[in-house]
Amino acid sequence: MTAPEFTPPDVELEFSLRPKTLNEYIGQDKVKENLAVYIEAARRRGEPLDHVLLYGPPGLGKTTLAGIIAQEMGVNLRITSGPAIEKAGDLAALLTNLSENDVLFIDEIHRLSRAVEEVLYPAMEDNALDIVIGKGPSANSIRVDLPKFTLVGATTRAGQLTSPLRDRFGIIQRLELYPPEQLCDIIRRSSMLLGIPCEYDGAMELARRARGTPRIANRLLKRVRDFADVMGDGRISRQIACTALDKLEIDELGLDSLDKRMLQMIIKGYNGGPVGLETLASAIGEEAVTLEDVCEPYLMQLGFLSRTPRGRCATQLAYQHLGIPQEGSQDGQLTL
Ligand SMILES: Nc1ncnc2c1ncn2[C@@H]1O[C@H](COP(=O)(O)OP(=O)(O)OP(=O)(O)O)[C@@H](O)[C@H]1O
Ligand SMILES: [Mg+2]
Repeated sequence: MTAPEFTPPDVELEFSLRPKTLNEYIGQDKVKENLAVYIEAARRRGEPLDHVLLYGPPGLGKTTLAGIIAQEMGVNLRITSGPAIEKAGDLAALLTNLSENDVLFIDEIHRLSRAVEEVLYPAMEDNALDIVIGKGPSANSIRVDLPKFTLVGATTRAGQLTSPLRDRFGIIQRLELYPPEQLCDIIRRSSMLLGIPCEYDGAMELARRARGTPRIANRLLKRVRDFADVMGDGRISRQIACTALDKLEIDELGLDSLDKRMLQMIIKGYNGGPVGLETLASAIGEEAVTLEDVCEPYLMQLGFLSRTPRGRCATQLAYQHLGIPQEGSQDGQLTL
């Protein structure tokens, strides 16, 4: 992989907004409380933290938490990702270069190849690398000791992890979508760091439309700032937030045009479902993984979508929100 020649401003900004300590990290209280105990215990014993698996939808703070874990443990953080480790040797090189107690962060860990994954098993369990020399019946394997380390794995899809890999994580934590009050705190923190004047009502309006996701909240803040600068006096008030978000085609519940296309296709193209994910994805010209990772967690949380063994269905609430009358019902209301 070649290093990018410049860092796009949004990436730089995302980096600067990342909380660096558990105290700065807003929300996910259960995860934070548990991690604080595990980190404190490991520090007292002078041992590395047990391996940690973080899973949940994109943009909820997995990468951020990995950085915080390293920071709180007072060790180095090495960052890589499943698709970036092509060969078993690449991972072996990474592992042998770690210092004692370091954190190795593997993003998208469900995308590791089988061969690479097998190198991880003894590394996670026994801090060792098994190197095979030669081929066939005369092949020999020698064991090389590795420094003790903590593997932090992140994935949006824990279900795709093989069970031998999942079983080797001592700490497994799921990140949840954030309630609007916490997103509001995150937006207010970001606006302070960026020096954007932001009223409480303005922040709350953004928070309600950020689909439970800090990354989206921060992105909306930046876009709405543009509108506030050009159309107003630079302050983000509720009114400016509403105007800007309407122009961005983000509705009052945070649904964007892709969410709406997905629901409309289920309703109008497939009579409300059930329809298989792949069929649905090709009907609207999107990748199935995008629908599954990005749209579905939020639509399900809103109660707009249900997943059945036969496929996806739009719920009565979805019909109501889109203002589409439901067949077999009177004036759009389903008679129960
Ligand atoms: N709890 C939090 N408090 C404050 N800011 C947060 C929090 N969680 C995430 N963020 C912000 O959201 C942005 C996205 O977080 P992060 O990159 O850690 O998400 P992720 O779960 O790793 O996403 P992906 O699955 O796409 O890799 C960060 O820049 C950070 O500023
Ligand atoms: Mg990440």
